[in-house]
Amino acid sequence: MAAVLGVRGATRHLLAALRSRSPSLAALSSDAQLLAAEERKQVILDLKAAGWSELSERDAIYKEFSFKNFNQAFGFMSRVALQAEKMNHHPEWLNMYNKVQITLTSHDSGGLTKRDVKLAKFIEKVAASV
Ligand SMILES: C[C@H](O)[C@H](O)[C@H]1CNC2=NC(N)=NC(=O)C2=N1
Repeated sequence: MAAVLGVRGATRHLLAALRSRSPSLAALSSDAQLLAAEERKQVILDLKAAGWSELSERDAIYKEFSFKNFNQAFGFMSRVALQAEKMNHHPEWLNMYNKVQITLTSHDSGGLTKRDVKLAKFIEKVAASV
């Protein structure tokens, strides 16, 4: 297995297996840890200032992006998709013509983590450059 996956792949596989048995092991990687109260307060303030909101029904953040047309929206999504794949951290999203609605949360950890914050910051950078 390790030979096929490589060391990182094997580690990820092992962590995923552990996590599925015990949610308390969900935070074995530091940026997969749920955000602690103080850090979270500041992060949420910054994200809200950038137009993100907290979902009431679960621990996730949400923002709708509007572009000039479908081409720009899809170009934006392509760039975000490549980064998401690199990070192995994927958005929940919906595209309608020139609009892209994005929800970020860390499914493995059951809530908001640094990974969501990193991806949100990247998304902001891309949106600003479209
Ligand atoms: C098995 C795979 O590595 C995991 O399911 C990854 C993939 N992408 C992910 N994306 C997000 N947003 N949260 C996750 O917990 C997550 N986990």
